[in-house]
Amino acid sequence: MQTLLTSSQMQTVDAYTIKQQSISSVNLMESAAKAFVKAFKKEVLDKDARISILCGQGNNGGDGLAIARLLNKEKYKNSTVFLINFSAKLSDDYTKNLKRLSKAKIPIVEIKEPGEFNEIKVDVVIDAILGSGLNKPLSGKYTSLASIINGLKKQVIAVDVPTGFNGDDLIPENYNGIKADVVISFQRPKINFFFPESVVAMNRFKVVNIGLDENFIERQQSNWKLTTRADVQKIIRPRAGFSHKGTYGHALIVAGNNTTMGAGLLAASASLHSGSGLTTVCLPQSGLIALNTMLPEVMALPRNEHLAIEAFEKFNAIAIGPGLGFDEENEELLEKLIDLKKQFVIDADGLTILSKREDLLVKLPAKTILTPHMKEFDRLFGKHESWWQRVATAREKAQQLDLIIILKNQYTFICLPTGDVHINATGNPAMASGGMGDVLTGTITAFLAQCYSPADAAILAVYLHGKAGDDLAKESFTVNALQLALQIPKTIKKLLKS
Ligand SMILES: NC(=O)C1=CN([C@@H]2O[C@H](COP(=O)(O)OP(=O)(O)OC[C@H]3O[C@@H](n4cnc5c(N)ncnc54)[C@H](O)[C@@H]3O)[C@@H](O)[C@H]2O)[C@@H](O)CC1
Repeated sequence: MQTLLTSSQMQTVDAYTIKQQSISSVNLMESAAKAFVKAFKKEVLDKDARISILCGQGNNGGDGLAIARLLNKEKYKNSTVFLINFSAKLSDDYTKNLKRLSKAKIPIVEIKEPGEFNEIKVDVVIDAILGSGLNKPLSGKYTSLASIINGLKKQVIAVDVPTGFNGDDLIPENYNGIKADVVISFQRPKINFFFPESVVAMNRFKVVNIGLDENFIERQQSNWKLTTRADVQKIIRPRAGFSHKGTYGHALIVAGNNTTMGAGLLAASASLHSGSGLTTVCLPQSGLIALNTMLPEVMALPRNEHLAIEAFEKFNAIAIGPGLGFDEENEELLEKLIDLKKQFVIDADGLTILSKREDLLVKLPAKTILTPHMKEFDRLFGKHESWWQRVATAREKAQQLDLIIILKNQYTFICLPTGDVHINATGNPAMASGGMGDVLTGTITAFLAQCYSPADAAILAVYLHGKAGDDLAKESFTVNALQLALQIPKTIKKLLKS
């Protein structure tokens, strides 16, 4: 896991690195500027581009000055530095870098009023005005300048964070800072980059390593974790010699209805392809032909009012919800299943039933996994005005009710009973189509059946689901749910090889 830190924690890491590695702060700034320039070269290929480097007077501005000098060395010949002198306070490393810059032949223009930037002819803006040192909302001249820059409609590349963007607190609806096309951030992404509201401040971000002390970062107290490829490689267990279908558990998917049978079939396909030794689907009689035709490996447990609860006892893990319907019969079934105290995944209509029956929420077995998207989550736990609030509630509920809540979005938040939030960054817009959630549910259930811990099953399945989509999207404009289920074993194989 990569531990994600707040801005003030990152300052502690900067200070620690400077002390422990006997590196001066100005040299750390140089290393940050070099890392930025390396990434910048991939963003701006045209060496003749007119580049305006806007530098504030703190260390973010200091980075900007060092970047200007290094870009000049890299033969970006049309750069101009704009000193945004709206305050009187200069950081030491800013002053040192201004001195170093004076030796390079780069035009330097002092801006005292935002309007002075109005007439500038520019192709690319580098935003190094304010970085992670932001300690209050933008106002006055900074807001006017941000609005002028946003109005230029040119490529904007921000250093570390866009000016005015708070990396670790609620992003206000009336955000008035700079909107960057890309943010090149140092060492770790800011926590807020993963929240949908960050779209007002950036289109995408890249993270570059600047040599901060990794061990020290990982020792910091933080509930925010980013799942990495290496984590997933550590979790996945290769198939063992002499193993057989009984080794890998028996998953049950309780899903599907006359008009939504596909949801059950997709979840079953995902369970099968994610490695459960046996998969059974509990679906209505009307789905049997489709199941037997499409998935001959999967068994059926026909669902009707005469089905005894004892029939569910032999399964290692049970998913309930995809395309199920939420009538009284299904409500009763969910209630009875909960009493079996199995390892559960509850999705889709299962979540809708829970939102009507709060009494069942508190009866869920420990570490039950819920997989809501935003609407399902708000139906369950009340309306939320922001994602920051929503994730806070998910954290609280996961701890209070001893649940694992997978809050699905472009970046999915996995909230554990420990209070930790694991953010997943795999996945892409080619996957935006129906049935994807059903596949995720099937994959989680397969890992539970294989006796992965519920937390590992959740982290692994969410990562693989997105990664399989990324693998497919390399060659396809859209990715559908069935393709995704079939891709999962290939993606696992690739991860185990590398
Ligand atoms: N050694 C370090 O600390 C390193 C810092 N780095 C850079 O330093 C940045 C942080 O630098 P600083 O801490 O100097 O802060 P900034 O350069 O982000 O901001 C400068 C000053 O602006 C003032 N300010 C805050 N909010 C304001 C507002 N709304 N309106 C007007 N003024 C405001 C604050 O007093 C702050 O100290 C990072 O984002 C990164 O770019 C990098 O060079 C890596 C190493």
